[in-house]
Amino acid sequence: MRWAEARQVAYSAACAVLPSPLPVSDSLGTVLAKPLTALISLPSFDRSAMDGYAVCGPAPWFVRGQLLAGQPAPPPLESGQAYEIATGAVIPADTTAVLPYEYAQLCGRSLTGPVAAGENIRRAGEECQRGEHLLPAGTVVSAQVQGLAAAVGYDRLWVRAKPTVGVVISGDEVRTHGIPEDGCVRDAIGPLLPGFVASCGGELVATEYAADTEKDLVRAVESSPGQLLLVSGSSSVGPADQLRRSLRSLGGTMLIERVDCRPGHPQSLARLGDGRLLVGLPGNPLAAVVAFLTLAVPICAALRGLPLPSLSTVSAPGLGPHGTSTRLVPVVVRDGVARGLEHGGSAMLRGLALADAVAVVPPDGGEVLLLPLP
Ligand SMILES: Nc1nc2c(c(=O)[nH]1)N[C@H]1C(S)=C(S)[C@@H](COP(=O)(O)OP(=O)(O)OC[C@H]3O[C@@H](n4cnc5c(N)ncnc54)[C@H](O)[C@@H]3O)O[C@H]1N2
Ligand code: MOO
Repeated sequence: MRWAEARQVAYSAACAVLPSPLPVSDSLGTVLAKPLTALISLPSFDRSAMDGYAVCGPAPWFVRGQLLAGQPAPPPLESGQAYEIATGAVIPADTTAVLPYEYAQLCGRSLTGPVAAGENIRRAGEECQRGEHLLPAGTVVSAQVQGLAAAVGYDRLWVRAKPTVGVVISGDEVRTHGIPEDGCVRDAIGPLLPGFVASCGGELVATEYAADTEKDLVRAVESSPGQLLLVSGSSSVGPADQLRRSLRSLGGTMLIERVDCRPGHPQSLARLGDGRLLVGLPGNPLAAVVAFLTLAVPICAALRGLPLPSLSTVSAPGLGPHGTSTRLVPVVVRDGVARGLEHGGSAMLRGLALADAVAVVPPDGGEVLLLPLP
């Protein structure tokens, strides 16, 4: 399947996770399932913007008492009266302005100073009115959205939770610690996936290691708790490559057999008998990243109820087309020009580790796109 089509097919294969109510404090990275509507006006009462004196009418004023933030509304002021007032305290009715300490002259309880009507008063509803729509459904909940939601009165938000992702790393030769013995390799895919998954709004919930047997791969996949499964290695056609064989036992159907791109052509997408999607990541680490960017990123977007991420174009005069396949090349982008990096082979991460993005070069030339990296 052509690269651009594969991306679209992966996106269309996933349905958005159902909305649920989550505490505001747990909702970072989730997606609003309903518009964020203000439960209160902001501010919800007229309040002081400065520490100083709330005054009424022209100077001089007699200071009646003190108002602190958190206290209930005081009785109205009368002309010639003032309250000492803290920032954030309720402004008494009929206040002309707040005179900051810096401009106040106090002699006993008699106060004078320059004021202009309305100065240093934050009016109720200045930022938003109760019932006003502040953010549309589909907004990704950032830290600042969490703050705003709390400010307008929310304890919980109706959101689409982060899709959960389960990882299975296959390969008898794969080692998770230390210096690998002869013939073995250190797992480079398990350690990079949490960051990639987080960057597209997923939550990696389990990483399981599987031996190169059909039985063990099936066991690892079946026991993985993710809504989306990523299985590395075993994607090719060698004697130890069990993924395609295992699909039968898993009741799976292939949606994408392979993708016409270099590297990463053995990547695949299947739907398991239980309805979950499984992305087959080739064992070569750059090819695994390419497969993640091609198939898993669109799936995560769909699971979150977001549009397929649009990709920017870039000038890349040095990146020639492959001829028959889409090329994916780790690049640095300087002054709007993408330049390919050395060590961008499918088994390598050295180039990718220096890259700003992965460039997508169509088979026959044409516009080069950029896949962002975490
Ligand atoms: N006859 C063919 N052979 C191969 C083809 C092909 O089209 N016909 N495609 C090649 C390409 S391209 C790739 S990519 C690989 C994909 O192979 P698998 O997904 O089955 O992966 P493995 O064979 O298990 O491993 C490939 C390579 O990567 C190393 N590896 C595996 N897992 C990890 C890991 N977690 N961290 C680091 N390195 C890993 C593994 O040791 C191998 O060296 O197939 C080609 N063959
Ligand atoms: O997908 Mo393999 O991409 O070239 O090493």
